[in-house]
Amino acid sequence: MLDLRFSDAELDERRDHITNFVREQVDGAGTDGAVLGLSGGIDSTLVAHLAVDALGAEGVHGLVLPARVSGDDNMSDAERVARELGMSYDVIEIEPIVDSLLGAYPEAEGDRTAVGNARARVRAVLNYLVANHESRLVLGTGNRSEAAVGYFTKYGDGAVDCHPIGNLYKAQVRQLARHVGVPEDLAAKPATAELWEDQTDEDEMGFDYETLDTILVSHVDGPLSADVTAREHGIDVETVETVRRMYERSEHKRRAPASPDPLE
Ligand SMILES: Nc1ncnc2c1ncn2[C@@H]1O[C@H](COP(=O)(O)OP(=O)(O)OC[C@H]2O[C@@H]([n+]3cccc(C(=O)O)c3)[C@H](O)[C@@H]2O)[C@@H](O)[C@H]1O
Ligand SMILES: Nc1ncnc2c1ncn2[C@@H]1O[C@H](COP(=O)(O)OP(=O)(O)OP(=O)(O)O)[C@@H](O)[C@H]1O
Ligand SMILES: [Mg+2]
Repeated sequence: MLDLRFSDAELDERRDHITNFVREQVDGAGTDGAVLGLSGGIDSTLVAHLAVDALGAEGVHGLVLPARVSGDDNMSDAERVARELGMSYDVIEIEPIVDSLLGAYPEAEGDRTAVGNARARVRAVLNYLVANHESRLVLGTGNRSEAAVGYFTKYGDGAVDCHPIGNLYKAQVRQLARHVGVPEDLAAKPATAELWEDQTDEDEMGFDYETLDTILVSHVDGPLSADVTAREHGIDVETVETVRRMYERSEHKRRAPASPDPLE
C-alpha cells in the first residue's frame, strides 16, 4: 500500500494553504463567517479546527444535529470540539423533521438508503438556514477519497459552498488532524456516516480506506493501469475495478446537473 503521509514541512504548508482558502472564500463572498455540521467524526473536526484558525472562533458556527441513529459518544465529541475551539454551536434534534417527511411520504418508511439520505439532506437545510440568516458560507467536510467514489449524499452532505479538505485523501485527513491538535481519540475513530444503525464506511464500501486511497492515487487519479495497481500493491484486480466503476458511476455527483445541448 502507498504511504501518503506528508513531511512535516508539507503539513504546515497544507494547513496554511487550506486556512488561506477558507479566508478567501468567506471574504470573496462578502460573508461574515462560516457554518458547518459537527458529527464528532474526523472530517468535520479537522475542518472546524482549520476554519477557526482561518476565521477566529467568532467566525465559525457549528451545528450538532443528532438523529435517532447517532451515537451519544459522537454527539458529545461534536460538542466537545465546539467547546474546546471556543466556537458557538447549536444542538438541534433532526428526527422530528425526518419523521414529518415520512409522515408526508410514508412509502419510504424502512428504506434505509432513502431515509439515511433524507437525514443528510435535513442537515443541509439546517446548515443553509443558518448560513442565510447569519450571512455565512457552508463549509463542506468531504475529502477526495469519499468524493471520488461518490460516498456522500447528493445535495445532503454534498450541498456546500466549498470543500476545504476536498483535495486530501483520508490518510492525509487523519495526519493533518493530528498535526493541528485534534485529540487522538477523535483522530483514530473509525469513519461512519451514521445514516443508519451500526453503519461504518469501510463495511458499506467493502474495502478499507488504505486500499481505497492506494487505488485512487495509483489508478483513478494516477497513471497506473488496474492490473499494475493490483500487482504493485497486492490488491485484487476486482477491487481496483470496483473502485474505478464507483468513480465513473458517481460522476454526476461531482458535476452541475446536465441540460440538453443548445439547439444548433
Ligand atoms: N447518472 C446519473 N445522472 C444524474 N443523476 C443520477 C445518476 N445516477 C443517479 N442519480 C441521482 O442520484 C441519486 C443517488 O445519489 P444519492 O441520493 O446521493 O444516493 P446514494 O448514492 O445511493 O447513497 C448515498 C451513499 O453515500 C453514503 N454516504 C452518505 C452521506 C454521508 C456519508 C459519509 O461518509 O458520511 C456517506 C451513504 O451511506 C450511501 O452509500 C439517485 O436517486 C438519482 O436521483
Ligand atoms: N450528527 C451530525 N450533526 C451534524 N453534522 C453531521 C452529523 N452527521 C454528519 N454530519 C455532517 O455530515 C458530514 C459528512 O459525514 P462524514 O461521516 O463523512 O464525516 P465525519 O463524520 O466528519 O468524519 P468520518 O467520515 O470520519 O466519520 C460531517 O462531516 C458533518 O459535517
Ligand atoms: Mg462520520
